[in-house]
Amino acid sequence: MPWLGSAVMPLPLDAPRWVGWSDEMGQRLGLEQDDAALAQLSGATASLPWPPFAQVYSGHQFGGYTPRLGDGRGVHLGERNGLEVFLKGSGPTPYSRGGDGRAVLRSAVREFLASEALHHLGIATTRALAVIGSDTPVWREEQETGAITVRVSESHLRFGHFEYFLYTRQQSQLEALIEDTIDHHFAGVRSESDAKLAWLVEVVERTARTVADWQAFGFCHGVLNSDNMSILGETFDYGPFAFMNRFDPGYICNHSDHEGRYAFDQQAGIGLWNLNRLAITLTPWLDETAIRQALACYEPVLVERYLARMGARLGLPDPTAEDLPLIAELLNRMAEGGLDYSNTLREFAQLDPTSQDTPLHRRFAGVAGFSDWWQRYQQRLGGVDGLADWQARRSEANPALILRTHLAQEAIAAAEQGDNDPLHRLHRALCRPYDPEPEFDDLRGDAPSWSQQLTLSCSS
Ligand SMILES: Nc1ncnc2c1ncn2[C@@H]1O[C@H](COP(=O)(O)OP(=O)(O)OP(=O)(O)O)[C@@H](O)[C@H]1O
Ligand SMILES: [Mg+2]
Repeated sequence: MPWLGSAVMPLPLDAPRWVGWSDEMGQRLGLEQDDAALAQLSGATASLPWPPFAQVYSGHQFGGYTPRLGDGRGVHLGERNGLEVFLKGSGPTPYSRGGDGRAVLRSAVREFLASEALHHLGIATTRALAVIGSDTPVWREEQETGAITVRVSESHLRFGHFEYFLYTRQQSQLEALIEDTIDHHFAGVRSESDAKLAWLVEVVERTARTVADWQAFGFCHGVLNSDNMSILGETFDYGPFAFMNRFDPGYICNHSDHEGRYAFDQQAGIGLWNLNRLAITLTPWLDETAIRQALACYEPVLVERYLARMGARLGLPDPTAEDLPLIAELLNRMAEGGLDYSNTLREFAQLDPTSQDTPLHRRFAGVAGFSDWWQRYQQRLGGVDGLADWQARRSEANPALILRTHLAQEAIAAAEQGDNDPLHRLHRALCRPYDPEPEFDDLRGDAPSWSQQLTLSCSS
């Protein structure tokens, strides 16, 4: 929908070069990792098959409304094979608000790796085709180099796009945007008696499922402003995100989030808060009862999805809400013992639930209350038929590898020195997160103590 914004040409990067590339996305887009694509995606050539444009949107940032945001450091290159291609970090646009329009290599690599990591874990996310590095100097806390993440999604529409048209009182444009969104991305709701209501319900449900997945995998987004909420329910905008190491429910990954608004245990509530912001944009067409009814779908869908994920991780057959206290109690014990979230759950892939002495017991050694929990867990399971099968299913539900902050950081440090091999290797490993291939064993340990000093902020 180019009418949402303005035509903008990417500003060329100095000495652009490939840093990362996804073969899968290349194939889906019908693009080769060659010089022609590099020139087109880095702004080096103006002869693009797609006219580039930046879109306007607004949004609620940290609870307050910002009336005019927009693609301040990126442009859309239109659609290929049903997918939108977006250059993040391609220079200033009319929405840059004094910013330089750039992204640094560090943040471009993090977005690339995270999109791949979440996708291969089975979490809805925007995808990434490539990272392009350069010699262009970019100032953040210190001098870094500019880079572009080539982001790909069926749609880059955010809740903030809809908010923009509501609050600028452009109701006919807002309706056109909603109808267009339904036609292009939610065709299944078109036949419903009230398509707008059915659409809202669908967005509510998709968002609930994605947020539930974040909670189940220990993923903290960090900047859940409504302009970073995808209308497709995809994880969108990788800034100061982090996968948790030690389980800490109140974990805040964004160093600039002083109030903890986007702390790990706030994400479920914030998802609904953002959906309220979206739902308000439908008030010209839907009454309060209908809106409440749509928003009421959020919690049951989120709980159902979370139970499905955690049930699979722990091996609970047919999990119901009655299992939530059992799951919560395990998490409490984990927090108490300062245990690594992912690696502790990965123990279930080798667990013998009939034993009283397992690697899980050794992890929880000295943590009060674990034996009681184990007893309750064993009672709940009531035995296992076919241990090897049971373990294989746990192995498919508990990743052997997640994108820990320090792993990304090590790959970034090498890429900053011109060595992209660690990044390519990490990328390959993240594409098979459930496979315990020995080749990648060095990437699997709990986080080293030095990684606790790594801080993440919006400076990207
Ligand atoms: N370096 C920059 N130059 C210009 N605008 C910027 C810059 N960094 C962020 N912005 C703008 O500030 C707003 C909020 O930034 P935020 O970090 O949420 O988004 P982003 O990471 O730039 O992009 P996206 O949401 O597309 O992933 C956006 O409108 C964004 O375009
Ligand atoms: Mg953003």
